[in-house]
Order: sequence, then structure tokens, then C-alpha cells
Amino acid sequence: MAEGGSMESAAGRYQSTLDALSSLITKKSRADKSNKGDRYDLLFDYLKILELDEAISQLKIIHVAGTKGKGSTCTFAESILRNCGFRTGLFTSPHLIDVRERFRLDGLEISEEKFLEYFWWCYDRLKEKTNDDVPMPTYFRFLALLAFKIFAAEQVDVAILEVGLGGRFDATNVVKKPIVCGISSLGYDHMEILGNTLGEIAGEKAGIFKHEIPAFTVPQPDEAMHVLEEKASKLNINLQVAHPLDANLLNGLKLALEGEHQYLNAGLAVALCSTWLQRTGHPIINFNQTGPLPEPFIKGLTTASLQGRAQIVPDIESPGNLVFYLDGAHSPESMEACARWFSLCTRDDNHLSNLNYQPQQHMDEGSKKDTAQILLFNCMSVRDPQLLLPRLMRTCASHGVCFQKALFVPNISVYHKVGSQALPTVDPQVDLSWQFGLQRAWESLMQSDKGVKPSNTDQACEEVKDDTGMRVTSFKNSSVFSSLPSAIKWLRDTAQKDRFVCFQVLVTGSLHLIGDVLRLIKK
Ligand SMILES: Nc1ncnc2c1ncn2[C@@H]1O[C@H](COP(=O)(O)OP(=O)(O)OP(=O)(O)O)[C@@H](O)[C@H]1O
Repeated sequence: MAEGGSMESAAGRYQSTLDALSSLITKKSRADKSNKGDRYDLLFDYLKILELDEAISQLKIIHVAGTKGKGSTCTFAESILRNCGFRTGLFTSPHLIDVRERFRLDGLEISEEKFLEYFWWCYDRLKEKTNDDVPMPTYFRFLALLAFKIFAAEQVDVAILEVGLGGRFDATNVVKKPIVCGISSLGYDHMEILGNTLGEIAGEKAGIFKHEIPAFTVPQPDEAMHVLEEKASKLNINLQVAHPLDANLLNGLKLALEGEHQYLNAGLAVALCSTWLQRTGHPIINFNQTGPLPEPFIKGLTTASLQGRAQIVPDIESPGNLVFYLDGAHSPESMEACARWFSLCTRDDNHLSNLNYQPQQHMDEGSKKDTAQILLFNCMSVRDPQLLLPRLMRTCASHGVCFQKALFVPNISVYHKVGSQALPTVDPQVDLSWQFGLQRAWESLMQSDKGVKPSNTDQACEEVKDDTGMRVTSFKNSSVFSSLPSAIKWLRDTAQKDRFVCFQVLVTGSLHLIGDVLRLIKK
């Protein structure tokens, strides 16, 4: 009894911590202004309040910005240096299920106990010392400050920091003297904040460069590279381009994160780590960028792990014939990378061509399992589905993969509340107009790609309620489910009914969606 009671209070304590954190989420911090540098100087007040200035200057930091691949690059770098024997701290964003995923110590997410300790240490001090002129930090700023506190207190040998958004005005950019900086692949995302051209976006990201601190990037479009070089030369930096990792250097092993684009991220991570080792006086691992990779580098690259990026999870209820392929792509370039990854790995897994797939025609008992691809999609309303969906569908089609059906769902998690392991309850009256828009875009894409004039009127639309009372609105190629659990249930029922078919479900468009799906299917 006493044990149950204390467990409950621990859960209650954790929940109230998440509530305190949620109170820092403001519309403003999401909507745009804070990353335009709005009162950026406040960060220096917070550092003083938390007495972190000196501690940060002691940290040996790798700082990474970019549009795509920041999280993966940081994850590879952490894994490499941990395998070289260093105590590592890794700060990434966003999280998928639990906010503690953002803070890793020695490769593991921070324990609940330590998280609570450092959280309240920072929160209470800030609450006490902030006022109308210096208000409490916004959500991401608080998390970045917390990361600095954790890494300083835990005395990590290396702190690897992923920029949250942009670079110049990101909360992580209070770092004055990192050991090395990296810029991963640049593309179009968050243009409302960072600018409309690749050049402008590159300029914001290059805001993490520091005077004479070595910096690396990956091959970039000319427009972006030109700006990066210009910014670097003003700071007397010799910006170097890290080439994609040569797969032959892995001694026949595979990169731990899947997808061709990961070779770009891995190449950047290798360059960042070898420079970090040199600059921190650890020539133990003598790597000159061209020779064979040192053993700990290979181990790091082939064992790193990051949830929700090209992650494959067989369903626990139907492991034999329902498999989730989860990738949090949400920009046009990453949608293409995700589509290539999904196509290549499902094609490898497949024994039949899935083009114009008709499951009933292949119900030959004893034959190898047939496959069908299904899309489970949502994206946030700041994204343009006209840029994402065609890119996804056409890249898959060019690799011979066609979706039998697309399912559109609302996310469960809500932006203004930091979720815990428990899923919030679903709202049966949720507004689905965004999902209907996605569905219309998908249907007309399917029709136009088949050479049929797009039209919605000649299509049969069916609206039913499932046995949990949730609405399901279907056209020929797609359905809108009014809740994610009801879509997952439909997938499971479909897989149960048709055991001869392996259903391969690509979940993409939003990292929040990925987190929600993982919470549901891992239960
Ligand atoms: N180098 C790359 N080029 C294009 N797309 C990439 C690249 N690296 C990763 N991606 C895609 O972007 C998604 C997010 O990857 P990752 O978390 O490494 O990037 P990120 O820059 O941290 O992005 P986010 O902030 O959106 O998480 C992946 O799931 C993959 O689809």
C-alpha cells in the first residue's frame, strides 16, 4: 500500500513538473517572434540568475544547426565520442514521447530523478528572480538552459547541442566558444521565421559560427554554400565540406540510422568528432578523413539510435503482417528522403512488385507473403501539403511503390501541453477540416497521376462510424479517421482479416504524429 502510494506521488510529481513546463509554452514562442531575436538578451539574464556563465565556458561543445539532419548528425557524434570513451551529453529536439528524451547522458535519456532535481533547481531560481522586466523564459529557452545546467553539473566531457530553430537567435547560441560547429543539409523550412530564400536561411544558420572556431558543412546548393562561405570568411573560419561517408569504411556493417541521406549526416559527424578530438588534445584517435575509420567510430556509427527517424516497428498485435515504418519528415526535402527510404526498404523486403497491387489476386496459400503499402499521414497546418504530398507520392511511385490507401488523422498531442507516457483522451468532435483538405489533395493527386481529370463529385464518399463511435470518411484511395486510435484499430483489424498480406504502413508528416503512434503501438 505504502509502495503504491509513493509510486503514485512520484507519478504526480512528474506530472506537476510537466505542467510547470507547459506553463512556459506561449503562443508567441511557437508562433514566431522569439526566434527573430525578440529580447534575445534576456538569455544572458537567465544565465546570470542560474550562475551558468562560467560553467558553459568550460563545456567542450559541438554545436550543430541545419534544416535537415541536425538531430541525426548529433546522435552519430554522441555515439562516436561515447565509444571513444568520453562522458557525453546530448541535447536534441523535439521529443517524441517524453521530454527527457531531449537530454541524454552517456547515450541514455536522463533519469526521472535527475531530471526532477535539475528541473526544479532551475525553475525555482528563475521563478524567484524573474519579474515584469525579466519574465520567465519561454519553453525552448528554458529547456536549453536546463541542458546547460545538466551538462555542467554532470561534468560531461563533451556536450553536443542541436539548434532548436535557425541559429543566430536560438537559445543554444549563447555558447561563446564551442570546439567545433556543423551545418547539416539546408532546405526550406520555417520560412516564416528564417526567410524565403536558401541564402537567407543559410545566413540565419551560419549565426552559430564563432570567430576562428572550425566549422564543417555538407555539400549544399550553391546559393546556400555561397552565404555560408561568406559568413565564415568574415569570422576567419576555414569552412570545410565534409563528404558523405563512404559505406565501405564501415567494415561491412550498416549505419545504425537508415536511409541514404544518413551517409551525409554520418560524414559530417565524423568530421566534427575528429576535429573535436584534435582540438581537445586527444590525438589517440588519429584519423585523417581519408584513411580507415577508427574502430570506435565504426561502433558509434553502427550502433547510434534515434527514435522516429526511419524507424521500423512490427506491430505487437500482428507482428507477422503489420509493420510500421516511422519517419518524422515534414519538409519537402525530407519527405523525398523519407519516400526513398521507405521505397527501398519495402522493395527489398518485398517478393512481388507492388505496382497496381490487388491483394485478392495473390491469395495463394503457401506462397510467400504479399505486401500492401498504406500511408498514415498528418502535418501541421503551417506546412504546405501541396509541397509535401506530391513529393512523397511521386518519389515512391518512381521506385515502384504505390500506396493502396492513405489514412489522414488528427494528432493527439497538443502543442500547448507537454505530454507524458499517458495519451490524452481523444475528442470525438475534433475539427477535421485540415484532414479533409489533405484527403482532397491526395485524391486529386491520385487521379491526376493516373491521367484522370481531377474531380471530387464523381467519387463515392462514404461516412461511417466505427464501433468506438469515431467518424471515418472514405473516398476511393483514402480515409479520414477522427482519431488516431481508431485508425490504428482499423489497421489492426485489416491485418487480422488478411493474414496473407503484410501491411507496411508509412507514418510520416509530423514528429508529433510519430510520437503519438509510438505511444499507441508500443503499449
Ligand atoms: N541530410 C538529410 N537530407 C534530407 N533529409 C534528411 C536528412 N537527414 C535527415 N533527413 C530527414 O529529416 C528527418 C528528420 O531528421 P533529423 O531529426 O536528423 O533532422 P533535424 O534537422 O533534426 O530535423 P527536425 O528538427 O525536423 O527533427 C528524417 O526523418 C529524414 O526524413
